[in-house]
Amino acid sequence: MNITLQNTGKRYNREWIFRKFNYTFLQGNSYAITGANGSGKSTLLQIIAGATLHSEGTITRKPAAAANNYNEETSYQQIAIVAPYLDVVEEMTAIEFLQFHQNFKPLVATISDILNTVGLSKAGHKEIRYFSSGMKQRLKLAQAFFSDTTTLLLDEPTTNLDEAGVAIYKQLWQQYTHNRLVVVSSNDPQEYENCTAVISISDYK
Ligand SMILES: Nc1ncnc2c1ncn2[C@@H]1O[C@H](COP(=O)(O)OP(=O)(O)OP(=O)(O)O)[C@@H](O)[C@H]1O
Repeated sequence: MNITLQNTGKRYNREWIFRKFNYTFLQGNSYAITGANGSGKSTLLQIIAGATLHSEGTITRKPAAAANNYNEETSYQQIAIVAPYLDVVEEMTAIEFLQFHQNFKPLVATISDILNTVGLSKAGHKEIRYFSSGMKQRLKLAQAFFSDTTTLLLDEPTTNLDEAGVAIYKQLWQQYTHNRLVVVSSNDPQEYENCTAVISISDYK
């Protein structure tokens, strides 16, 4: 999917978070959105995802290749997102959670392979409420990277990860970002070291 923002701005109450954001995000490329704490990176990512409404300007999402059955409503099925504010279902086990997720977005590997890849094979039958914060983050990454979507949005993707978790993140990036649109909101260079473009939100104030 290609996503274009034209003169897009976001205001909370009287405060403009950013304005006149003009950019086209193209499938097959990866982009980092950087900026100080509170500068609006997460807000911009949520607007790109369609989870938050913008206050001015436009945003359009179009398939990268001609698609017969495309419409704006189904475009959300083409977006997978990882973000600290998006919660997993605590009452489910990891396996149940991935099975549940699969009803909305197909996964590109078996659940057992997915859990194995992110180092959670022994925790498949454990309820997520008993997961550590790093285990939860690994599950969130798994759910997004393994979703069969054209678009992958990552907000602070290595939050709570240990060294091995960061290595898994980099491996997922190598294997599962090919020909997708990837947008990372981050202040940590190792989270976006492979991005083809770096956008500073402070340029749109
Ligand atoms: N729902 C909301 N209502 C009012 N203000 C909000 C809301 N969400 C975010 N903000 C404000 O918008 C600004 C940008 O927040 P945002 O979370 O997008 O920043 P960020 O760059 O992702 O920060 P960080 O690096 O700390 O994660 C902040 O000033 C924040 O207080």
